[in-house]
Amino acid sequence: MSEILFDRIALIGIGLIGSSIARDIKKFGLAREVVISTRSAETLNRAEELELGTAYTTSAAEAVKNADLVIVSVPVGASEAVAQQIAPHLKAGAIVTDVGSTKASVIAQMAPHMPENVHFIPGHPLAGTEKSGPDAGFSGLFKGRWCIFTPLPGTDRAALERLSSFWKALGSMIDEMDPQHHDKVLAIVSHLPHIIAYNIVGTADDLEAVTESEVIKYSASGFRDFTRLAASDPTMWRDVCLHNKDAILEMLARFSEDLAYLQRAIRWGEGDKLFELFSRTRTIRRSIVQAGQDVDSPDFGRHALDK
Ligand SMILES: NC(=O)C1=CN([C@@H]2O[C@H](COP(=O)(O)OP(=O)(O)OC[C@H]3O[C@@H](n4cnc5c(N)ncnc54)[C@H](O)[C@@H]3O)[C@@H](O)[C@H]2O)C=CC1
Ligand SMILES: O=C(O)C(=O)Cc1ccc(O)cc1
Repeated sequence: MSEILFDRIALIGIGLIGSSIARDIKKFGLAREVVISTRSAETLNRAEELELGTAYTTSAAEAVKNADLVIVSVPVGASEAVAQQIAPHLKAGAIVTDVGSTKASVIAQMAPHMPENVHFIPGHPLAGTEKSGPDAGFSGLFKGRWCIFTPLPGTDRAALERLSSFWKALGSMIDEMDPQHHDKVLAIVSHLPHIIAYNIVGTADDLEAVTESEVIKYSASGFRDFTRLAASDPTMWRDVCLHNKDAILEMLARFSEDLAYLQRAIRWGEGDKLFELFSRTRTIRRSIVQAGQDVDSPDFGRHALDK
């Protein structure tokens, strides 16, 4: 089934995503050595306690020496600092990838530092939770989920194939996109939902004083879903907002226009408009469920596993 795909893998950053990758590498035996590096000694110690790798260092430069695959899993705002640290120490022919939620900014931060003799292939697994840190990761996170690559022009196809094989071994489905397109699509399907969640939970929190805790006491499942997203890591989401600024502002402008339309329809009692919109959005949910992309469904990820 699984086989060794890389002799040595370096994982830079060992939070939710890095540690989930580490757990799958170990489970499926995809590498002989896994060197783990992260900034804080405390997190590194925890990674060692969890036996996520075979070697541990707080030096990213040290970690990438002799690595055939380097996976950078840090908040997107830290990409340039990491690229600067690792660049002089990368092995010729190594594949360097990342998992960042935004792509144009990560490319702008990392590509200029990458030596010509390495393959830099930006990536983004569309899988995660609201939790963070090495304890939050788990094996199987990427199963049945998309991993999007945004390769630079002239990327070596063989290197891309090797990286695809790695993500497929984790159960992911692969897609390729232009980085700007990626950032627009993700702005609407991922970044805006998080921003809306942070906002609505913030509004409710402000109301708490008025309602004397009734917001929490009576929170129905709709509000609870928002609180899960709004519990996501503040550093990560600050960086996403700052590093996908244009696409997010564009989507927020459209969102505000549509909200004004809804507001107007409610004010003027235009039930037909409300009914038309609510019917249209209902079909979107149904098509997601039908496409087997509903994470709540027992069949979720089945098609990828069958491969
Ligand atoms: N959390 C999620 O659901 C998903 C996150 N991503 C992306 O994956 C990346 C990592 O996210 P998570 O694993 O969730 O975060 P996390 O907070 O769980 O882990 C981040 C890791 O990066 C390290 N780190 C933080 N700042 C650093 C710096 N300046 N230099 C070096 N290392 C640093 C931390 O010590 C930690 O090991 C982010 O770019 C995020 O956008 C992608 C898909 C899903
Ligand atoms: O927790 C959730 O619902 C998520 O949406 C997780 C997530 C967060 C950021 C990404 O770039 C991809 C996935």
